[in-house]
Amino acid sequence: MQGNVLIAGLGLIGGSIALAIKRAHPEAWIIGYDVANEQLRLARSLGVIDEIASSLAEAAETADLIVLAAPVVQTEKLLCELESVPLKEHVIVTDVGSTKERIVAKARPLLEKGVAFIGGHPMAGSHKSGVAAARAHLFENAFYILTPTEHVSPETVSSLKRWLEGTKAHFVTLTPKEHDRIVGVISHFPHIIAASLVHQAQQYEREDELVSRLAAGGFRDITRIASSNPEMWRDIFIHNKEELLQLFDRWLAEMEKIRAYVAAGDSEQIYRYFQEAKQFRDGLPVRTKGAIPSFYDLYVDVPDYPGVISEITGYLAKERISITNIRIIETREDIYGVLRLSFQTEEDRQRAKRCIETHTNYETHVG
Ligand SMILES: NC(=O)C1=CN([C@@H]2O[C@H](COP(=O)(O)OP(=O)(O)OC[C@H]3O[C@@H](n4cnc5c(N)ncnc54)[C@H](O)[C@@H]3O)[C@@H](O)[C@H]2O)C=CC1
Ligand SMILES: O=C(O)C(=O)Cc1ccc(O)cc1
Repeated sequence: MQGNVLIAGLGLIGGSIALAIKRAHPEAWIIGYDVANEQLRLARSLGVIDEIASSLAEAAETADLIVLAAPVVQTEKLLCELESVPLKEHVIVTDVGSTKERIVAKARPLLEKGVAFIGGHPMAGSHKSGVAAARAHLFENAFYILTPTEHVSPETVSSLKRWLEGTKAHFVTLTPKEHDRIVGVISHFPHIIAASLVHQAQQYEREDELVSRLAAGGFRDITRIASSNPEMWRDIFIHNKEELLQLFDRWLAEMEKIRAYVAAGDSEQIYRYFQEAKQFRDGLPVRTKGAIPSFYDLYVDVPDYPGVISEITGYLAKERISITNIRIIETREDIYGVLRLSFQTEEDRQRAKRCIETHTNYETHVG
């Protein structure tokens, strides 16, 4: 697609969206705006943007697509600023913020003026920030939530999806409220748990400095997201307050329940608690990442020891099952990794599944 794209907020997500748009639409002209000049200069020198905006208003006037990619409280301010800008008649405005209700509410004056605003949230990222960490493939195979209102036509939503097709994400439509409830559970609240575990370790560290030295393994993994950008997470907690307060209450009740089992030494209930959690966790779909398409992929939970790949490829070779790609895609816990094996046909995938299940006790999943 041709046209001017303005990205306001050129960090990890804004930069990755810019790269993904350029990948699918090399003829698009990408203009960057940010309050941080060094991010803009870096974005320009890395080729993430074609031009640095002299001001938000000036760049917005010429844009066919505007992507707001600042922390969510700043996104509200940007939406207010856009209200007084004479935008192009067919411009599409979207955002990438982790919350949706407050942002979509803030976009109402624009919507009522006939500007097509569509809330968006690519459900992938990392604990890193800044444009230097931006990647075109960041959102591949991830869900990309859109929260269009009744003001916006289905054709305009399709047009936004076409602009964003280089993300290779899967678009899902939700209401802003549904979005904030679900994302509160699976993304926002886990961040507070990770941060609270780190605070707890820090307090124990004051009593015994061995704590942080011994925290090097599993503790680092389960608290990785506590290294995320504090400004971004502060804003998310300001925005999604109501859902998060409910989650705090339910979490405290959950802790009381498991605490009581532990206090009573109730081994049956403690076992069941872990077993039910394992069952649900093991049944969660695995998300694939990276540039390789996910057709006929088989995922194998494998112990993390040298030689495990040759063990598996050996069994498959004996049965003459050809693999088109093999990759460790994720280290799940301390000792397990997920191996992704790609096949050319569904038949090969099913044969491989049976073969691995016959020769090993590793768990396999098809998606
Ligand atoms: N980091 C992640 O994994 C994900 C983040 N998000 C959302 O994406 C948005 C951006 O997050 P990141 O790219 O991770 O943050 P980041 O810190 O890498 O980049 C944010 C950029 O916005 C700029 N900025 C701040 N206020 C601004 C303003 N008023 N006008 C213009 N630019 C402004 C900052 O200078 C910075 O360059 C946030 O709303 C966040 O909730 C969504 C999905 C994943
Ligand atoms: O680093 C991680 O695993 C994340 O959780 C990334 C992330 C952060 C914020 C979002 O709204 C969506 C994804």
